[in-house]
Amino acid sequence: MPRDAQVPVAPIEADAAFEQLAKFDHVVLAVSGGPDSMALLVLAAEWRQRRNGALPSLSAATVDHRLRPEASREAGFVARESLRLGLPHATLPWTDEKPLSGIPDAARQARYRLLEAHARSLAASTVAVVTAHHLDDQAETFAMRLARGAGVTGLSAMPAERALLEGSTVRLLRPLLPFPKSRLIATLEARGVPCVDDPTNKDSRYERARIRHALLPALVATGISAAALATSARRLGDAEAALHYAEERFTATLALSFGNEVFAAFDREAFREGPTLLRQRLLARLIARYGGASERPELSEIEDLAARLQAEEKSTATLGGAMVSSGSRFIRVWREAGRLAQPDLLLVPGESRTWDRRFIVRRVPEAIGPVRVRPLGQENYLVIAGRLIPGRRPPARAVHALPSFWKDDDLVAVPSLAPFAVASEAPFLEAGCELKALALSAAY
Ligand SMILES: Nc1ncnc2c1ncn2[C@@H]1O[C@H](COP(=O)(O)OP(=O)(O)OP(=O)(O)O)[C@@H](O)[C@H]1O
Repeated sequence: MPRDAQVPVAPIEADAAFEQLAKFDHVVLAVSGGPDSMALLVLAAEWRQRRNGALPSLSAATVDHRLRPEASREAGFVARESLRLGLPHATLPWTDEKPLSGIPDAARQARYRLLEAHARSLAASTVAVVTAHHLDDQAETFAMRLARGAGVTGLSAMPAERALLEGSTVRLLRPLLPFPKSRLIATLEARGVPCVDDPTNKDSRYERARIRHALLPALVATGISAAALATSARRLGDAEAALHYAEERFTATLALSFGNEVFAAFDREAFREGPTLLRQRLLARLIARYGGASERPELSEIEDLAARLQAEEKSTATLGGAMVSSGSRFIRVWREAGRLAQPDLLLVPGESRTWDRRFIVRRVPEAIGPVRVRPLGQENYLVIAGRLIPGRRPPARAVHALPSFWKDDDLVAVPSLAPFAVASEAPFLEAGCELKALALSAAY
């Protein structure tokens, strides 16, 4: 039922939800300055006060995405409010070049990366980042995913706790998930705490804003409440956990090997024996991992590919920037060559950048002079292929899109090929060039 404007909404008082933060040494509050995260800031500060100096220590951080001119002023506002509440504050700027499309997604990924790096820099042994996601966020996400016909993964609830990034020791916590936004606003009002208004929240070009202002009110008017949507999302979260469990066991039957981020290979027959949904999930995961910055495929395309691999003995297909090649024994997946949006990148000493959304490439600060990073390409591979261990070479087409490091016209490193190289036949590794694979996942 729509909320009766006459019925006062109760502010949140001392809440048990914050007790889940007590197991950490340090907690970073992610605060944009909007009403939700300002409510998080005051509630967490009050909770800490009640603990009389017991751990965790708390601080706040604001990501300045450098997308709106007011953002740095807003970060300053959060810094002042944090100080007033006795909490240290850091502003984390997103300095990378901005993509032409998919800004909200890219901004979210950058935000989580920056928060993670900041949390790790704090030298606490257990550290968590806390966001102000609430019950209406949960319902909005569910409605957004319903609108695109999402599967179980997409419809599952945001969990109250998870790793901030896949494989990270920094945890992400969301203690405000049980509360509707109206109670967060009432909390601020009751304490007279100001907040900033984020214009992107009202901008109807952004999908979430459209759901918030059009679809959700329409659902609520027909009797489908935000709380009911959030409950379904929670139950689908349990289904997702069960599928994840099944998927791990299925994957263990496939003799899946990752060729050091060059390619993945798995047993075709074992794959064909698996249930449809698990076959689709595995393909989606591998395509996300190897497809780099290419556009993510539709779920229907993953479904079609899984069906094709089931029906045909030998086939090759490209999807989402990945090449999927099925032979009689193995199915292999690698990055499709010629798909990189930013093929040539200059790295000066001390600089690290994202490469093809799959890797972080870095020139160490002590290195002398800049390097260029570009895809290895077919011709350059032919020049160095002889230095790889015979019989262990990856499929030739799988290496063309790998990042290679160059000093002027000299190829100085292809770190991904080092494990395949004859040791005496360097240089696949150059001390000043570093490569780290990013953990990528696909949620449909
Ligand atoms: N600029 C920012 N700086 C610090 N924290 C932020 C910033 N923007 C958002 N957050 C944190 O993330 C939470 C969710 O924000 P928002 O709903 O805008 O995210 P989103 O882009 O919809 O992505 P998602 O909800 O999937 O994380 C906020 O409540 C806040 O805790």
